[in-house]
Amino acid sequence: MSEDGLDFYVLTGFLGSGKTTLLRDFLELPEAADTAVIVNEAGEIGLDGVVLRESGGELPIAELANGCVCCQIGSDLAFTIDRLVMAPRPPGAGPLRRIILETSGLSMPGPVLRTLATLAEHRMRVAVIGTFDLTRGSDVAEYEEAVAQWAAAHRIVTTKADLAAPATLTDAPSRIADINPVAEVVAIADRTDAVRAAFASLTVPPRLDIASAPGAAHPRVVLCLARPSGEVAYPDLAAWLDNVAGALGERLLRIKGLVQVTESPRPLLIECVGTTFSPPRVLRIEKPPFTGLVIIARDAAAAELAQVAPAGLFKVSPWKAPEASNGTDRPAIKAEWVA
Ligand SMILES: Nc1nc2c(ncn2[C@@H]2O[C@H](COP(=O)(O)OP(=O)(O)OP(=O)(O)O)[C@@H](O)[C@H]2O)c(=O)[nH]1
Repeated sequence: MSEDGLDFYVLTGFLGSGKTTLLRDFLELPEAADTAVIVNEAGEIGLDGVVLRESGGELPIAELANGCVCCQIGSDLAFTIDRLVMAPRPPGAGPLRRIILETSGLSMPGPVLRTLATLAEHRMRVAVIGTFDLTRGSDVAEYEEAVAQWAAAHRIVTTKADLAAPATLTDAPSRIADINPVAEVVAIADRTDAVRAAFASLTVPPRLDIASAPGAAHPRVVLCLARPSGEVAYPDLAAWLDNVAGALGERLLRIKGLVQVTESPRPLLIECVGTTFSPPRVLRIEKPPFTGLVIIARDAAAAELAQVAPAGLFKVSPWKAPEASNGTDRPAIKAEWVA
């Protein structure tokens, strides 16, 4: 395993949105040499594994074919990851640097992330990469799975640019922001550049772009902004997040944001996908231009979140762009992880 730990990408996206093709194109690049792939197809015939073997050459490719990765095979996934990480590398090969799990088009990302959270010993940096099919756009938002996949994504990559009008690609970031304003968007016409950006290393400090106000989000998906009412002590923050997860349960799709707590001069990055929280991380920046949490949920309302205990810790309102944004020049918080 790499001294720096492994990047683990959960490649998600709706049925037929271009996941296998994106992965296949990546595996043909020289930088994919130190990659292992896990493919999951719910009740299918292992076709993706066959397609990827064509491109992946000697790369380790494991198939999880006995059910949907999100519902049935948590322990199989953990076992497969253990096996890939522990396997001796072929003579002359570098250390394993990344594992890509291609999930089935109907997988919900939350349970997968919960399984990954049990594998802390592998020191994996985990990110969800979602595909956004430009030929269908947000039309598939009527499917609960598609919305959950986009909401969970740390990075959303547009696909099928060659089949779509150029304006579709240009508009994609704002359409994606309607559903997930905290995801990094890869909307690049050049296919090779797009493929590289899709699987760019997770050691690069994450961008916390706060997109301009979304337009017509999916009617059942609510975006809220929780701003601290005053000073926030860490135990209160932890209790509040716990209670949000408890109150919303499966309706909670994503939380991402920065909170300044009294115990630290630097802000904490807070993130969850579904009700699975990543450990809060202290960032290097001291004065972030924006603090607050973006909450994406289904069938919920700001008023419901406003009642979460400790009451009054956050002011919760329907999402609108933070004051620092003028709509064209987005405030990019360049964050660096504290080791
Ligand atoms: N022209 C073009 N076709 C694409 C592109 N990406 C995917 N396709 C086609 O779209 C169809 C579905 O692509 P896949 O990559 O199999 O999609 P998927 O998300 O893996 O599909 P599932 O595994 O069924 O969920 C295939 O016929 C691909 O050839 C693209 O960038 N350009």
